[in-house]
Amino acid sequence: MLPESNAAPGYMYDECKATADWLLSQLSMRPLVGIVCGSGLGGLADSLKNQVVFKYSDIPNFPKSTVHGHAGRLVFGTLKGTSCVCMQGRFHLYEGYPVQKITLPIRVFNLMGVETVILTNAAGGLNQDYRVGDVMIIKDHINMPGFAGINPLAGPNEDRFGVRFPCMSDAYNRKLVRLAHEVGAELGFDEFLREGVYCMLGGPSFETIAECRMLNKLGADAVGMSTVHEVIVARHCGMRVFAMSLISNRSVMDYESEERANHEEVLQTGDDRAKQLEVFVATFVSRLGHASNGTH
Ligand SMILES: O=P(O)(O)O[C@@H]1C[C@H](O)[C@@H](CO)O1
Ligand code: HPA
Repeated sequence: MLPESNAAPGYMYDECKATADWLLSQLSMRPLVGIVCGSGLGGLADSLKNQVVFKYSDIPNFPKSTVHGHAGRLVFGTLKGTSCVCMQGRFHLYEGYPVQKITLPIRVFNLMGVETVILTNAAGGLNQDYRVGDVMIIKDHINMPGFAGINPLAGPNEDRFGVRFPCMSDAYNRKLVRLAHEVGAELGFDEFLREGVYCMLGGPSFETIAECRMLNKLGADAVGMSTVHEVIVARHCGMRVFAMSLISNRSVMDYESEERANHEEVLQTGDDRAKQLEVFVATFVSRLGHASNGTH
């Protein structure tokens, strides 16, 4: 165990517990499902019923959202009778927060009783068969910052959350991947539903053409700037994970191309698919089969 002074802010158990207790003291429910909304996908949170809403700026220890398209609100409520908490906006490495701080909400989810985490993001499509507006169920990831030692679990291990060396070969729950395909087929979403590998980079600059070509050769189907650290922390503390990427733009792979990645297109694609994603997530959540409904 390293000295306590090596612990990164936003990382330790007591700080996460204080935040979870503060939230629970103001709620008459405990969430079973935690949802993280990606860029342009915050509308998912608006579909929750019986909402109780907290601004991130009012929550002890919470970082502040700084990115357009990330509202910065924690929304509690129910989706088809299942109690949920929804992050309407997430935190990214490029905002300047330590990697431990951007994942603090995931540990707070765990301490509030969340069992299943659903993560969404907007991503560039590296796979040349993908089209803008496709939704990629994430089956695996490449943690590019992790290759340089940027991992939310670096530092002293907090045994009350999980083990020092957590396995990641089962990071994305395979039963939930199958459930997502079933739900997608029932809703008639097959046409735009894909399954693939998400690669996370630090951002905020979008990728060069050479980087996109390399990532695609390495086996990545989509590239983005989030999600992976949240998944690692969620799996460390034993929550099951489902994640999906909205392909908001095609990664530029060709020097002749006039296409340019930009955040406005990312947000617009989110708007265009918003309603279908809301229906998808609500139906998916209703089929998760939690033992209780989270009321206490
Ligand atoms: O939070 P996500 O991963 O959805 O946000 C993506 C990555 C960047 O933050 C931004 C680029 O447009 O969208
Ligand atoms: N690259 C990285 N992150 C992204 C992209 C992209 O093309 N689109 C949305 N988020």
